[in-house]
Amino acid sequence: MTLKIALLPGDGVGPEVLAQAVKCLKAVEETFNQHFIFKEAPVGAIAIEKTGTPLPDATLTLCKESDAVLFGAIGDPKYDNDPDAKVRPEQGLLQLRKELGLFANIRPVLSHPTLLDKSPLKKKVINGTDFVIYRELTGGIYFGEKKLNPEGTVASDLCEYSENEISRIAHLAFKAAKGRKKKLTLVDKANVLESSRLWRKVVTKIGESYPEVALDFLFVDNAAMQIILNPKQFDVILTENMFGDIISDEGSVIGGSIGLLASASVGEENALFEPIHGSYPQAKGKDIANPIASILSVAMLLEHFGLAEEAWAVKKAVDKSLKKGIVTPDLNENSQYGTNQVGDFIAHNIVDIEDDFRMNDENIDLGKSTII
Ligand SMILES: NC(=O)c1ccc[n+]([C@@H]2O[C@H](COP(=O)([O-])OP(=O)(O)OC[C@H]3O[C@@H](n4cnc5c(N)ncnc54)[C@H](O)[C@@H]3O)[C@@H](O)[C@H]2O)c1
Ligand SMILES: CC(C)[C@H](C(=O)O)[C@@H](O)C(=O)O
Ligand SMILES: [Mg+2]
Repeated sequence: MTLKIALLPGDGVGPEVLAQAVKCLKAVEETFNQHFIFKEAPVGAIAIEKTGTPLPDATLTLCKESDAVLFGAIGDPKYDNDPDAKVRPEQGLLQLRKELGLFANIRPVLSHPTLLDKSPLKKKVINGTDFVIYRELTGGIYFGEKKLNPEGTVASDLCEYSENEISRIAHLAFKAAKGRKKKLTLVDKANVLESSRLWRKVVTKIGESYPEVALDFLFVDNAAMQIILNPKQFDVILTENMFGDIISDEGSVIGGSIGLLASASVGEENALFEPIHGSYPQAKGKDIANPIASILSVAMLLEHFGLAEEAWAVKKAVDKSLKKGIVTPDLNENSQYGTNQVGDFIAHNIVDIEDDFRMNDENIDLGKSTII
C-alpha cells in the first residue's frame, strides 16, 4: 500500500515528537511491504510568522490531497499570554478539523502495567483501565457564534448541536462499543443544557439499534470524578467537544503522563492523527518531550488503513520501551534517555520485530484496536 502522509510539525515540541513518529513509519516501510510519501507544511504559530495565517492555503490543500495527516502540536506563549491577539495558532488546528470534516476524535485511555506507580492515583484503582473517549470535534461551543460587545465587557460563545452532528459520531461510538466491552456512557450536562438534552434524546434513539450495547448517562461533573475514582467502569465514553477535551487530559493522569495519549480524528473522507498534548513550550528544544503519544498516533493511523500487523508492531515496540525503561523524564525523573533516543529505540524494535511473535503475543499491554 502507498499512502500520502501530510506532516504538520507545528510549534514547541511538535517537530521533535513528530520526527520520532516519522522514524517509526520509516521503520514500518523497511519491515513491511508498505510505502509512505511524506510532504511537510507549516501550521500554527510558525505558519503565522511565515505567512500571517495559522493555516496557509497550501497547507490545507496538501492535507486535502493526502491520505492522512500526521500532526505535531501548535501553540505559543506569545499568543497564550495575549488575550487581544486576533490571529492565534489554535485557529489553524480548529479550521483544519472543520475543513477536513473530522467530526470524531478518538482518544484511548489505558493504564500500562509497568507505569502504575507513575500515576498519583492508587494502583488498585487504575490497574486494568482501558476505555476510549469519542469526542465530537467539529461542533459545539468551539464553533458557535462568538460575540464581544463594543466596550469589550461582555462576551459569549454559543454551544449549538444538530441532530445530524450528534448521530454521526454516536453511530461510530456504538460500533466501537460493540467491538469492545459493549458499554457506552454518554457524558453530558442534561440537567442544565438544552444541547445536552438533545444529545440524550438522539443517542437514546440510536441506542435502540444497538441492543447489545448497554447505554448509560453521566453528568460531566460526576464523570470528572468517576474517571479518577473508578476508571475501570468505563468502556466507550461519548461526549461533546469541550467536555471531551477536558476529560481526556484528566484521563491521561491514569496512564502516568499526557505524553502517552494518542488520538485519531476521522470524518467521511479525511483522517488526522495527533497526540492529545499541546506544544509543551517549556520543553522545546530540550529533547525531553515524550514521543510515545505521537508514535501511538502512528499506530492508530496504521489501524485506520487496515494495517493491523504494522500497527501491532509499533505498539509492541512501544510496549518494549516501557517495559525496559527506555523512557523520557516524565516517566522517570532520573532517565538518561531523551526524545530522540526513545524514538530510535522504538523504531529499531519495529525493524527487529521477531517473526514468530508477530500478532500472536498476548503479552502486549497497549489495548485493542479502537478504530472501527
Ligand atoms: N493539539 C494541540 O496542538 C494542542 C493541545 C493542547 C494545547 N495546545 C497548546 O499548547 C500550548 C501549551 O498548552 P498547555 O501547557 O496547556 O498544554 P501542554 O499539553 O502543552 O502541556 C501541559 C503539560 O503536560 C505535560 N506534557 C505535555 N506534552 C508532553 C510530552 N510530550 N511529554 C511529557 N510531558 C508532556 C507537561 O508537563 C506540560 O507542562 C498552548 O498554546 C495550547 O493552546 C495545543
Ligand atoms: C489546541 C486546542 C484547540 C485543542 C482543543 O481544545 O481541541 C487541544 O486542547 C486538543 O485537545 O486537541
Ligand atoms: Mg486538549
